Amino acid sequence: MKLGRLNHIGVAVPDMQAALAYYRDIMGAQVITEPFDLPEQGVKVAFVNTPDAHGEPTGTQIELIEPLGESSPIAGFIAKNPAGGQHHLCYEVEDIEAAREWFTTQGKRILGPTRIGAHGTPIFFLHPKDMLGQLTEIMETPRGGH
Ligand SMILES: CC[C@H](C(=O)O)C(=O)SCCNC(=O)CCNC(=O)[C@H](O)C(C)(C)COP(=O)(O)OP(=O)(O)OC[C@H]1O[C@@H](n2cnc3c(N)ncnc32)[C@H](O)[C@@H]1OP(=O)(O)O
Ligand SMILES: [Co+2]
Repeated sequence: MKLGRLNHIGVAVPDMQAALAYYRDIMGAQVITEPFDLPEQGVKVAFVNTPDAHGEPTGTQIELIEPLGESSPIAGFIAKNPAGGQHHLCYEVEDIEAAREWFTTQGKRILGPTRIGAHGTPIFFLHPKDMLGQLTEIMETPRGGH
């Protein structure tokens, strides 16, 4: 399997607007994608980006996720961590099916089916207990950039 770049760090938040204000006003990050709902994934999502020394956007993306709906997969996380917190890491791969095959042969538990993620490409998740305690998302690299 050919591992690509770290695409984003997922941060679970109880209040999306307060989190955007924090990243924009306290941290000087740029909101590159305003909040949008992913009902099929049970989350509201927004992306912020940390600029380089010249103020230009870099590829370092933070994905803010807020629970959406009663059955959100992050409702339990927020219940345990009411202030929110670092939730997952997302790595890019060239071929999502080859990656699924690889992790399966390595005995890593895959959480649910491959589905379309926030970047519009196929993703799947690996159980944190099999991944050094980190919930890990694998996403296929968007064609033509990130
Ligand atoms: C897809 C759109 C977007 C994108 O980038 O494209 C996203 O990334 S959306 C992200 C939200 N979606 C998901 O996270 C889907 C995958 N997640 C799951 O299936 C669940 O969250 C799961 C199974 C990882 C945890 O579910 P839940 O919290 O309900 O179960 P438990 O409380 O029983 O947890 C089991 C065990 O794992 C520990 N845990 C839970 N969440 C995390 C985490 N984020 N990082 C590390 N560890 C985690 C939890 O503490 C339990 O450990 P234990 O020692 O047994 O207490
Ligand atoms: Co993600």
